[in-house]
Amino acid sequence: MNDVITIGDAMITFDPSTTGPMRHVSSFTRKVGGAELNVAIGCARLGLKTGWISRLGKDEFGRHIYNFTRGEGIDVSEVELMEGFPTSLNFKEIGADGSGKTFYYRHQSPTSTLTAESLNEDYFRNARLLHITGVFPAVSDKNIEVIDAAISLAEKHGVKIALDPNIRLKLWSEDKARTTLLNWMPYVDYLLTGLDEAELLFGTREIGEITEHAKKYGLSHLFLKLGAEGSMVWTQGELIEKPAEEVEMIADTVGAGDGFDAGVIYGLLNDWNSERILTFANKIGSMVVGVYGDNEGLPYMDEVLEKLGEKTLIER
Ligand SMILES: O=C(O)C(=O)C[C@H](O)[C@H](O)COP(=O)(O)O
Repeated sequence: MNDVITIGDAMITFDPSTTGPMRHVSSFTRKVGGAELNVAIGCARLGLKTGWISRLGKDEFGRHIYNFTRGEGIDVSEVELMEGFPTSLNFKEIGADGSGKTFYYRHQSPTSTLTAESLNEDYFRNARLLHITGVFPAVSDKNIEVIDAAISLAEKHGVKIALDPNIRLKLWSEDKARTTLLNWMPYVDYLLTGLDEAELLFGTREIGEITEHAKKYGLSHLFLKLGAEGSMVWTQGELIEKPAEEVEMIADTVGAGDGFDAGVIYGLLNDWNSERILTFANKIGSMVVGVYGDNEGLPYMDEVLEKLGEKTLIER
């Protein structure tokens, strides 16, 4: 039984050795990234049983991601290495302020070999929550059918669905993103979105209007990620807001949203109240930005509790 399952395209992520335009960066560090996999890593480090459905290239990079993922304690029984499809790559540019740009090489993604028929129904029957994002369906048109099928299986087996729009306009158009994600919205229980993405989906940045859409689609919870402004949750007609947690240092902001998602998922699966979920998830986001790499900064439970002042760790 897994608490959380997710479906995604992972990449070897090359982190630059220096900040500034990538054209001037001459050395990179090989890391692992991918929106859905980052969330899976975050959930696993917090202690949730987590499974990842994917396809990787049958190549050295694919083997590295497979072993790395397994090393994080994530179930990889639904991951296969495919001959003839190179593992996806992502070169990152990091600004002096920690902001990130991505340069993807993922048009022949091994996940384009994942079919709706290959989804294992038992994997859904034995899960509590399915996490999906807008990245995987943007990588290949066929991946949209895979998510359609995953949503049907989740619905059939009473598995909650969390959606992070994670809209990557390098991978698909605004129209395609909007149509695809709104088609899934009636099945979504928890929407975890930034304000720009909410505007792209619902045509407004006005919180009151966004929550009207949440009501219309029957969402149980709408989480709004507001970066330095903190976050909000709308649930059962009530809007709760929490300021951002203090950030000790900003190294690399990429991955903070995924860290927030992992914190929210943990809280929801443990029936925490909204205030606690926001504080916890904000704290995780604030910790992720202090470390270079998309998922290196995702904390273990003890580390979050320590930063929240709820636990003392003996360091030496
Ligand atoms: O899979 C992709 O397309 C990526 O770009 C990988 C990134 O690590 C995450 O998507 C980070 O997303 P944020 O947490 O919103 O910064």
